[in-house]
Amino acid sequence: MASRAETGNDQNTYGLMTRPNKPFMIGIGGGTASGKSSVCAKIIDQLRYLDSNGRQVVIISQDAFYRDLNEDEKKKAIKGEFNFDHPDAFDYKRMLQTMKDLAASKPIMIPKYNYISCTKEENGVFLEQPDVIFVEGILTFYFKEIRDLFHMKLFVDTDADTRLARRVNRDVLRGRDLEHILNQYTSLVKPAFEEFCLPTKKYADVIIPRGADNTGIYFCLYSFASSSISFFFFFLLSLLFFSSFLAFWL
Ligand SMILES: [N-]=[N+]=N[C@@H]1[C@H](O)[C@@H](CO)O[C@H]1n1ccc(=O)[nH]c1=O
Repeated sequence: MASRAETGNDQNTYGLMTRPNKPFMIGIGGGTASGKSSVCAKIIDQLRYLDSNGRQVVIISQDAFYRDLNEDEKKKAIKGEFNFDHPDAFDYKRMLQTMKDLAASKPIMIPKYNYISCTKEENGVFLEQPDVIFVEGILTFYFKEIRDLFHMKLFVDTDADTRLARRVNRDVLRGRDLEHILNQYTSLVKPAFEEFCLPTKKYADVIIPRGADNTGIYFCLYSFASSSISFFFFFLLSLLFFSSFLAFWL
């Protein structure tokens, strides 16, 4: 794959193989435990295989931008009574500024969220000019100024019962008891999904039913790629041929 064109003029070549020295930003939305992280990982894994230039591809979780809680909110959070699925739970301004810095190829530190203590660790992940950035979260597309920064928006559309089953398994591993998990889901998570997350599906360029279990994801992206050429879709197009080639030979 050709490396980025270093052109003498102030315009980069916008063909398949080159693009401005700005990251390609992809938003992944969807309900809790819908498979957002798995879809990102699956695409990144394939991209890593295809990209001989070793471009840096990173995943950022919107959870890294949960705002700091006061003492009362922390007590509610420990009891499963704080609504982490409401837009107000996020530090919107910090997330927007971080996204703008990323879009401008500025090096930034992404905090790391601790689900046990419900706090952020500032010394998280340092990113320096990644080429492709996935941002995944339940409300990735809720805030317009953030939504407008994405070059591509995917929504992972997984059945609520499947998501609940996954979430129970995941939260038990985070040390929560079943009653806490189910009460929180029915009273906070499910209503917030229907009020704040599900309506953002209309902003998606590609809707992925069943998340990472959906092997046809590349076919959906292939049909989208045929209408808008960019180096990222070129990869997915190659991925489609590569996977069908494998399917033929295996
Ligand atoms: N509770 N709750 N729901 C949110 C949301 O559904 C999901 C977002 O990734 O993470 C969950 N979440 C967030 C912070 C936290 O400390 N614990 C937690 O379970």
